[in-house]
Amino acid sequence: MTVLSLSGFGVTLRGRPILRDIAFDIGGGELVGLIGPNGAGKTTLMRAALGLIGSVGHSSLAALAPAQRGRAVAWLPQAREIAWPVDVQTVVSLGRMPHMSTGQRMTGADRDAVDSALEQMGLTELRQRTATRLSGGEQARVLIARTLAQETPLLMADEPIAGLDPAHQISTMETFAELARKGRSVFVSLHDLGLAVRHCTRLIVIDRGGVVADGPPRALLSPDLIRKTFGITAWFQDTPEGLVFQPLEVAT
Ligand SMILES: Nc1ncnc2c1ncn2[C@@H]1O[C@H](COP(=O)(O)OP(=O)(O)OP(=O)(O)O)[C@@H](O)[C@H]1O
Repeated sequence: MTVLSLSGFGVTLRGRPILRDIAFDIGGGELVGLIGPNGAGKTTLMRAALGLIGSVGHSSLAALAPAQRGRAVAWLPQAREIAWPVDVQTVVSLGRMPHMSTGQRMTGADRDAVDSALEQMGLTELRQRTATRLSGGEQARVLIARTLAQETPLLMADEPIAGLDPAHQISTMETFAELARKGRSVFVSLHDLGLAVRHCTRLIVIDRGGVVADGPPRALLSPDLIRKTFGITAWFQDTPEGLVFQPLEVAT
């Protein structure tokens, strides 16, 4: 099952071409990391694919009516501020809205989805705390939990692990990997190449508005690609613990 299909896709902002000739499909069971340097176009790609900003070409998600889109994709934007002083479980419950009709109360299935999302993000003990009084990293986990509660075929998140401590970065990537193993799909932009390489089933590398590489991390990583795209040298090796990637120096 294809959960996102882009073809001939491009974005121009204020007369400047930002993305061009983007074409790829994301299928069921994939954990796809979108990587690339600052300004490459990662956020623009995700927002345009969702239909939040204008584009040319085809995006299967942008083509959906808003109500359908809310059941097709859960979106975690880069901005993480929670504006409402309500408890954590109420924020996470908002993820169920696309599944409810106006005025409808939460069903047992909705409550189960919320409980499961809270548990997956280690928030069960914080569920009655006021969300705005949590730390930045805790608030980020609440918003990830809200997207999990939405139980959509695709979860799309812009730098979801930025600002999380190492344990929560790893457990969040493991949660995404587990979703993918169960057949759902996750599309995340990441700056931590070590975690991207370790957990993603596939990486899409963008640079200056175009896709420069797309494939499984093992097949795709090369010193040349890392140097050309990110301007760094790195050490990477297949180990009994999996693929390990360590950035080393800024390339000269
Ligand atoms: N509203 C806008 N108007 C004009 N240019 C924009 C606008 N938003 C983004 N851009 C430009 O589009 C390019 C891509 O930005 P984008 O935020 O998509 O990059 P990114 O890969 O997500 O970067 P980062 O890793 O820094 O978050 C940048 O050159 C940016 O300056």
